[in-house]
Amino acid sequence: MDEVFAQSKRLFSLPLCDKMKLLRNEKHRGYTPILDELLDPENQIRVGDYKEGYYIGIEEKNPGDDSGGEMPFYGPNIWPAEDLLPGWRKIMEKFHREALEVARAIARLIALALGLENDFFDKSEMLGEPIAVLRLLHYEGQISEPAKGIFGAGAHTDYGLITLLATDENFGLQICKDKDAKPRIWEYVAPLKGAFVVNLGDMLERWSNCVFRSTLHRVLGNGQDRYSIAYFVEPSNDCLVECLPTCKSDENPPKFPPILCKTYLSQRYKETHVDLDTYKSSIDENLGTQHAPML
Ligand SMILES: O=C(O)CCC(=O)C(=O)O
Ligand SMILES: [Fe+2]
Repeated sequence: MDEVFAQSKRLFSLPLCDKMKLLRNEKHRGYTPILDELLDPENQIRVGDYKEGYYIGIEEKNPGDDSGGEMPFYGPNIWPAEDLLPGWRKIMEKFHREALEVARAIARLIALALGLENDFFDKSEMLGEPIAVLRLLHYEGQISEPAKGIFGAGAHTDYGLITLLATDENFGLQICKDKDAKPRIWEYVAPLKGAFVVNLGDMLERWSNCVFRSTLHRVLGNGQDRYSIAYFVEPSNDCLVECLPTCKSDENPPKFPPILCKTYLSQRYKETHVDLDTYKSSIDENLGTQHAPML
């Protein structure tokens, strides 16, 4: 884990022009500049999150296999050149493989808790061939001001089954245990070295018909640089996320309609990320010398 944090710092320390050459692609792989993402439009006034990130998915099995729009979250990763960051790719790929095994073990516990066979989520359309995304994150030391709508990461729930989250020693992450409470009560989650915070995602809420509620969370910047590593675990593109048989009855019918994982995720990414075209003019004219556009 220390190694992944160290490599993450090396990446984010590169000049912006180098990072912009690694800008995320249509398949949601690669670099996301500050303000690229806006997670809580109701409370974030005009601007997005004060964080930069880097998405790494599972490497496609058959390079060049263009599954296009049918597989919006399947495709090649973007890797920094080996001479720029030697050993970087290898470390990230190792973490990816190991984190996926942790996620599968937790999914087995969730399955048992929901009255299912313990390998329920191991099926190929679920975590057998999942969309699993490692995201390195860096908060640059901007002080958050909730009253002014300025956040490291705005309040949100993650989209998938679960998220494994490792943070450095700096406070910043907050959760709200009761999403429906008004006003919301926010509590800090203390950093714990070597541990993952496990956030439950919206697909788990849908699958379980709200037996498990997804975790509402946000990040406040306190002026210090902060690094975190998120590992988002989602099923395959074509998995139909629908109420589990053990979570519904005549008195408790499904609260959500079934939805394909790719449809749901595409919708959520579109709602929360700047359109890629916004970067085109600034990159063409003057590669990487401009910041991400203000929303
Ligand atoms: O940086 C963190 O602690 C949280 C990041 C997060 O919630 C996310 O990327 O979805
Ligand atoms: Fe999150």
